[in-house]
Amino acid sequence: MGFFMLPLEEKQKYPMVPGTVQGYGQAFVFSEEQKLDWCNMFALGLEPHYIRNPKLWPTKPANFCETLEAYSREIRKLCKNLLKYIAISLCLDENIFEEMFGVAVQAVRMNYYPACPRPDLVLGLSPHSDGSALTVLQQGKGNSVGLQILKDSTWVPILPIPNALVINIGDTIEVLTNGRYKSVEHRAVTHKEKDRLSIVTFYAPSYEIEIGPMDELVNEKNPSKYRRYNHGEYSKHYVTNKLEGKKSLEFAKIKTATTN
Ligand SMILES: O=C(O)CCC(=O)C(=O)O
Ligand SMILES: [Fe+2]
Repeated sequence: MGFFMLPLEEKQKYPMVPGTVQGYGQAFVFSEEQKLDWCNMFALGLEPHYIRNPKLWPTKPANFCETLEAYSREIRKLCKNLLKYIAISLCLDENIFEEMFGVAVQAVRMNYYPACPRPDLVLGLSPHSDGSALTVLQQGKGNSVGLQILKDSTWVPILPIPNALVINIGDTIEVLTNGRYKSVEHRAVTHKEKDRLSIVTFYAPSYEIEIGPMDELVNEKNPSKYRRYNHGEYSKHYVTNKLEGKKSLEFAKIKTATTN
């Protein structure tokens, strides 16, 4: 929570410039008319190193950078392990994702949702699926319940469990597994009296690689649902469009021909 408690002028030393995705501010803002989400974000690219913008790494709180580095190293190990287990669950070679991903891209976004006098009028974060392969989400201790996932057309709250992380499947795993794993649509709601913090790590393949359903998961019974595309292009598409449910995945879907 430390960074968000700093005075505004301190936080504004690290601005998220429109058209970019790192720094302090609001992402996914594309028009003057858009109703904004009730959320302040602070986002940083972590790996590989060339995506880092050192000017955006804050000098306060004093231990911020080393804490983030240590945290990110552990989360990276976790993501690599989770991908192994996903591969095993699909009867694939356990290293298949690691070998395919190249030097994986890792970014962190801290979302701070202030208490909101009218939670009925505004969302904390609009419905979306993540563009990543995996997302690891940590909710602040004792915070209000904010995260909800869409299950059978109903928004289900994800109650924070002390010392537990929430793992979300992102669009990239949905595509790679040809829909065997589905990315989860989720949103954050605000609370009348309580603020909330979430620390979210996005883990994704290198921007250079080509993505598409894996050969092992495509057959006559399960034809390819998604086309092949460059992951960097998808990431760009994702961050230059507003959050709108699972709409970003339309980019990858093979459109079935209709007769009229
Ligand atoms: O704050 C949350 O629980 C949701 C955050 C989220 O979905 C995101 O940052 O992509
Ligand atoms: Fe998300």
